[in-house]
Amino acid sequence: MSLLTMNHLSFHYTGQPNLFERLNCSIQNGEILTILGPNGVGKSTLLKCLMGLLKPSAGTITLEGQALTKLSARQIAQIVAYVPQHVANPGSLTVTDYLVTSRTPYLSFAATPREADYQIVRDNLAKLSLTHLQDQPVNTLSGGQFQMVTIAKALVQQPKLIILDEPTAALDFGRQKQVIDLISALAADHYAVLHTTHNPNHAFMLGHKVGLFSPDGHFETGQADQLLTENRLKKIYGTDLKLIYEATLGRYVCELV
Ligand SMILES: Nc1ncnc2c1ncn2[C@@H]1O[C@H](COP(=O)(O)OP(=O)(O)OP(=O)(O)O)[C@@H](O)[C@H]1O
Repeated sequence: MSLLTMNHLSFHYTGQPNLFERLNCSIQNGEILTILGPNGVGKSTLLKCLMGLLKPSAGTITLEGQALTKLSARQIAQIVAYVPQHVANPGSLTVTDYLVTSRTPYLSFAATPREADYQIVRDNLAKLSLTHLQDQPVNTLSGGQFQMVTIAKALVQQPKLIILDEPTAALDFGRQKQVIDLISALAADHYAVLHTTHNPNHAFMLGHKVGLFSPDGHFETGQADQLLTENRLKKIYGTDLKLIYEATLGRYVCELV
């Protein structure tokens, strides 16, 4: 059974044409789904549908075989963690206090976090090399530091599926590599990871499944090496580019020309 299944999914904003139509896709434990497509095509909208934040105009979404609409927010939060593209900065909370709020789906009503919850926070800060920020107020972090902290917050939730909307958008080269490596490590650890990116190289680096939006909203899935051809990428992004096989890396590299 797939962890997450999208079946004939369509969506349009009120008074607007469909952004996507009859979209089918699934993701299993241990799998990475990289979603690529031009600006404004509907990637973030699809992710919001998967989180139950927007209601599809047609089709169904199932989580572990159960209709998303039948699950409570708490049940969904125990399976899926979502990091949106724009996360509201929570103000003067410390990084530790901000992260421990992700333990809420596991706490009974009005209970305070336990030592074990703080340990999960410390473990995940260490995993992302963020321990030095643990006592810093979140509203004093740089854009890139805050983006890393939002990813740590998703891990603290201990979900089975992590959905990340452009997780590398604000990150320097080194941190981008760290996040791509983290996504690989999470998949090796049997998490499912669904993420969006504007960099086709991320899909080649990860080497898993890709979901590709065309400018007209058409959605195709396939393995990175097979789906992401030079012609397809040129059409998707409306620009000239080259795919070069880099033997030392053992993968394709996409370069703008
Ligand atoms: N609340 C809304 N009401 C109406 N239209 C919206 C709303 N939110 C987004 N849109 C429109 O829906 C389309 C898809 O937006 P979405 O944010 O899903 O695109 P995206 O593929 O994630 O884009 P980007 O790569 O630029 O982040 C865009 O044309 C956007 O202007």
